Amino acid sequence: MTQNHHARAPAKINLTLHIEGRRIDGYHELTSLVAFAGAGDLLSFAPDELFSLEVSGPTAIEAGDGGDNLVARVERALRAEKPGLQSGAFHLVKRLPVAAGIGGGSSDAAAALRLLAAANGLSLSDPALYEAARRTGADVPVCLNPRAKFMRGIGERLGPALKLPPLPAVLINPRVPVETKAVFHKLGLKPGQSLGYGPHPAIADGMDFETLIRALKKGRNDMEDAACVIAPIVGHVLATLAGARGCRLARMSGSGATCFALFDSCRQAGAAAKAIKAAHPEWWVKPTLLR
Ligand SMILES: C[C@](O)(CO)[C@H](O)COP(=O)(O)OP(=O)(O)OC[C@H]1O[C@@H](n2ccc(N)nc2=O)[C@H](O)[C@@H]1O
Ligand SMILES: Nc1ncnc2c1ncn2[C@@H]1O[C@H](COP(=O)(O)OP(=O)(O)OP(=O)(O)O)[C@@H](O)[C@H]1O
Repeated sequence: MTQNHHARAPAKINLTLHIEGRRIDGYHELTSLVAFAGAGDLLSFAPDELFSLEVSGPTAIEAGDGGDNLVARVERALRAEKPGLQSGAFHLVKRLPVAAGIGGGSSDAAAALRLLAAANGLSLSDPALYEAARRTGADVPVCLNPRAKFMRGIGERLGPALKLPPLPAVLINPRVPVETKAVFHKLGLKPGQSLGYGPHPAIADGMDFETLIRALKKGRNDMEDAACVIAPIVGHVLATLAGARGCRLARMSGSGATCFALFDSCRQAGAAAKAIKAAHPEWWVKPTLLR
C-alpha cells in the first residue's frame, strides 16, 4: 500500500507591509514582517506515476482543482527544474478564504513543494525548490519554511527565521474576494517610482511581547487605503476589530480583505472572536496564534 504524507499549509499574515516603490517591470518592492497562523489548509500526497489533484473543503470551489491551482502550477515548476521528478496524487482540504490576502494558495504551493521534496529525497534548502517557489508566485518563497521572518524585494529576499513571542490573534475575512493585482494597481505608483517613508521599525530576534507590539504599531500596511477603496467593507472590519475588547493592534494582511487583531491572551482573542461572529455570522472569523 502506498503511504500518504501530510503537510499543513498555514495562513500567511503580513504583520507589517511597507511598499518601498515600483520596479520598471511593474512589480512593487516591499518590506514585510510575515508570521504564520495556526489556521490553514491541509495537503496530503501519495506517490504515483502521474500528478493528480483533488480538492475538498469549504472553499474548494473558489480555489478550483484544475491546472491553474497553485499546487498544480508549482508541481510543473519543480518538474521543469527536476526532470524525472517523482510526482503523485495530491488531496487539498481547502479551508482558508480565497483571494483573501493570507496567501492560502501560496501556502498550498509551498506545502506541495515540501511534500515533493520529501518524496524525492531533496533537501529543503535545494535551490530547485526556491526557484520553483519564486516562479510560481511572489508569496510562495516565504511560505516554504512557514516561520516568522522578513520578506523583501518582491518577496524573493528572505531574512532568517525569527523567534517572536506567539501572538494571540483574531482573523476576519468578510467573504469578499479582493484581487491582489487590483490593489497594487490602485496604489497608483509609476514604474520606477520609489517612496521614501524611512526604515522599518527594528524587530529583534527574541523580542518580548510588549516591545514587539510597540514596534508593530510604528509599522503599517501600505495597501490598506487602496483595499478600502476597492472593498469598503475592509474599513468596517478594521473598525470592528479595533473596537473589540482587549485589542492591541488591528491591521489588514497582504492586499486584503482579511484583517487581523492582536490580543494579550488567547482567552481575550477567543472572547472577541465569539462576540464578532455573533454580530456578523456571515464573516469568516478565526481565533488563532501567530508565530
Ligand atoms: C501583497 C502580498 O500578499 C504581500 O505578502 C504579496 O506581495 C502578493 O503575492 P502574490 O499574491 O503571490 O502575488 P503574485 O501572484 O505573484 O502576483 C499577483 C500580481 O500582483 C502584483 N504584484 C505582486 C507582488 C509584488 N511584490 N508586486 C506586485 O506588483 C503583480 O501585478 C502581479 O501580477
Ligand atoms: N490552492 C489555491 N488556493 C487558493 N487560491 C488558489 C489556489 N490555486 C489557485 N488559486 C487562485 O489564486 C488566486 C489567489 O488566491 P489566494 O487565496 O492565494 O490569494 P491571496 O490570499 O490574496 O494571496 P496573497 O496574500 O499571496 O496575495 C485566486 O484567484 C484563486 O482562484
